[in-house]
Amino acid sequence: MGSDRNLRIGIPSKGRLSDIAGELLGQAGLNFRRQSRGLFARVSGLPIDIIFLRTDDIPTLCNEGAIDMGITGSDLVEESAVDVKTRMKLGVGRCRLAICVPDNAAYQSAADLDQKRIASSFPTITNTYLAAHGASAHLVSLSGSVEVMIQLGVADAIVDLVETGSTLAANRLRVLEDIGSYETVLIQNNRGHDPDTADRIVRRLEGVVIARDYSSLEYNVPRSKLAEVEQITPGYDSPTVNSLEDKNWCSVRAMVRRKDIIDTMERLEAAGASAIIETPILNCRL
Ligand SMILES: Nc1ncnc2c1ncn2[C@@H]1O[C@H](COP(=O)(O)OP(=O)(O)OP(=O)(O)O)[C@@H](O)[C@H]1O
Ligand SMILES: O=P(O)(O)OC[C@H]1O[C@H](OP(=O)(O)OP(=O)(O)O)[C@H](O)[C@@H]1O
Ligand SMILES: [Mg+2]
Repeated sequence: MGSDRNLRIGIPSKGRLSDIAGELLGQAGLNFRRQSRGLFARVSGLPIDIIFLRTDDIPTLCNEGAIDMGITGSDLVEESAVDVKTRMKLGVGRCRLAICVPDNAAYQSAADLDQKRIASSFPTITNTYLAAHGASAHLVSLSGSVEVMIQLGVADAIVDLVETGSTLAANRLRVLEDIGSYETVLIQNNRGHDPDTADRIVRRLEGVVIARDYSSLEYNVPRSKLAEVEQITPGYDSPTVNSLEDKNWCSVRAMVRRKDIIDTMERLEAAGASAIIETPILNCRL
């Protein structure tokens, strides 16, 4: 490997992405133990150190070279406006960023917010969006509890993350416009420290992330119906077809997106398949 130090991966030390990141790395075979309040952990059997950091500092620290890779929100990567690569989307922590106004306010679009006050933890993204939509606003930059700012008289509108929408409802706000959709990502800087180990982590995480999204579906079907059911389960690349003792029948195995499983099983049954079995996939290499 020829590297003078271990590869450093920064992950959130607390907050909602902290457990998510630790779990993903654990499933990818990166075993480490965080001492209570420790900010650093060594990965057993691999030239990797895990550094526990504030989620919103991870893009900057990755760009600065303090860490080589990091797990954080793509919203925070965009907000920090640094030049790091997104190596992969991790399929978790999905949320959107939206301009929100009081339920009963008459605003119809972002342009109506020209010269208004907007509270947000995302001033850069907000300003860029408003400029592209013909508005210029006074930004009040805060690090949390943004939804209460209208009630406090600090702002006319807010820009904040929305997931379920329950915080908006509790504060009698509505979405005026969506700015973008975001999720948890693995980032890497352009310095190229230990690229082999970095690529190995990406491959391992890909195996885990794809496995979380897919199930394996196995079923028997008359050979005469094979072409039809292959349309229903085209698989990740293509389905695996095996012969059965009864030459008129075959057994098919294919990967199916978990969210489509029930619907797919119903369609297969209607097309003549039987013994349809779903099996979860823990990890995979494709
Ligand atoms: N409902 C949500 N609200 C906020 N962030 C979310 C949500 N769902 C996913 N995320 C992602 O989590 C990131 C916030 O992570 P962070 O580690 O700061 O967690 P937190 O629980 O918000 O911590 P804090 O208590 O410091 O606000 C966001 O930048 C976003 O990428
Ligand atoms: O649409 P929802 O499911 O309600 O989620 C969105 C809310 O969750 C986050 O706040 P967080 O809990 O991180 O508190 P904070 O404002 O202190 O960061 C975010 O800033 C929104 O307020
Ligand atoms: Mg938060």
